[in-house]
Amino acid sequence: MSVGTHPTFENSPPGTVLTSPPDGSAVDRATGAARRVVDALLRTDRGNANLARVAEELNSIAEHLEEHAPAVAERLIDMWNGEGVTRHDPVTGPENALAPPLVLEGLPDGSVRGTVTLTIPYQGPPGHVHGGVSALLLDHVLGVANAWGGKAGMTAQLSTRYHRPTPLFEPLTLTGKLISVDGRKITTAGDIRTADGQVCVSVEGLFVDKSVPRPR
Ligand SMILES: CCCCCCCCCCCC(=O)SCCNC(=O)CCNC(=O)[C@H](O)C(C)(C)COP(=O)(O)OP(=O)(O)OC[C@H]1O[C@@H](n2cnc3c(N)ncnc32)[C@H](O)[C@@H]1OP(=O)(O)O
Repeated sequence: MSVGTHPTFENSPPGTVLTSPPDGSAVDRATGAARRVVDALLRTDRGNANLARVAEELNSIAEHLEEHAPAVAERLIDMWNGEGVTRHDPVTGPENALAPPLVLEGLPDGSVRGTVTLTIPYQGPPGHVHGGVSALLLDHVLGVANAWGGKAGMTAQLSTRYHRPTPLFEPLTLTGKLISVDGRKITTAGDIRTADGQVCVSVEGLFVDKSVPRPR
C-alpha cells in the first residue's frame, strides 16, 4: 500500500494534523447535526410524545439526501479521488456520522496522538466504551501511525488487551507508533489512556504491505 504524499515524521513538523478535522462546510455541519441526533435519540425520554413525528421528519430528510445521491459506484470514485486524507472513514471522517470524529496529530518521535470524549452511542458495559469501538479506533490510529512512519498496509492481525473498563464522558488519549518493519510486515502498537494516564486498552497490530485498488 502506498502512503502517496502523506506527511511523515521525517519530512513534516511536529504537531502536523494527519486527519481531516471538521472544517465548517455544510456537509460537515450536517454530519455534526446527525451525530447530535444519534446521541439525542438515545438520551431523550422514552415517553417523548413527539417521537412518531421525529421519525417522519428524519425519514423525510433521508429521502431528500437519497434523491440527491449519485450511484454508489460513482460516489465511491469521488470519495477515493486524489491522494488526500479520507473524509469518510468511520474513525476520523468529518463526513461520517459514525466517526466521533477523532483528530490525530504526528509527534516528532514517530508516534501519533489524539484526544476524544466518547458518549452514549459508543457504550458497551454500563457507562463505558464498547470493546469493539476501542478496537476500531485503535486499528485506525495504528494505520495513521504507519503513514506518519512512512509505511502503509492492511491489518492482518490486531491483538487487543482490555486492561480496565474505558470510561465514557471523559477525555481519552489514543496513541500509536510504528515499531518495526520486516519485509512486507509492519508491527505497530498503541493504546487508549484516561487523562490521568491509566491504560485502558493496548493493542499490537501486524500490518502487511498490500493495497486494495481504488475505484476508478
Ligand atoms: C495519514 C492517513 C493515512 C491513511 C490511514 C488509513 C488507516 C486505515 C487503517 C485501517 C486498516 C484496516 O482496517 S485494513 C482492513 C482490514 N484488513 C483486511 O481486510 C485484510 C484482509 N487480509 C488480507 O487482505 C491478506 O490476508 C493480507 C493482505 C493481510 C495478507 O495477504 P498476502 O498479501 O497474500 O500476504 P501473506 O503472504 O499472506 O502474508 C505476508 C506475510 O505476513 C504473514 N502474516 C499474514 N497474516 C498474518 C497473521 N495474521 N499473523 C502472523 N503473520 C501473518 C505471513 O505469514 C507472511 O509472512 P512471511 O512468509 O513473509 O514471513
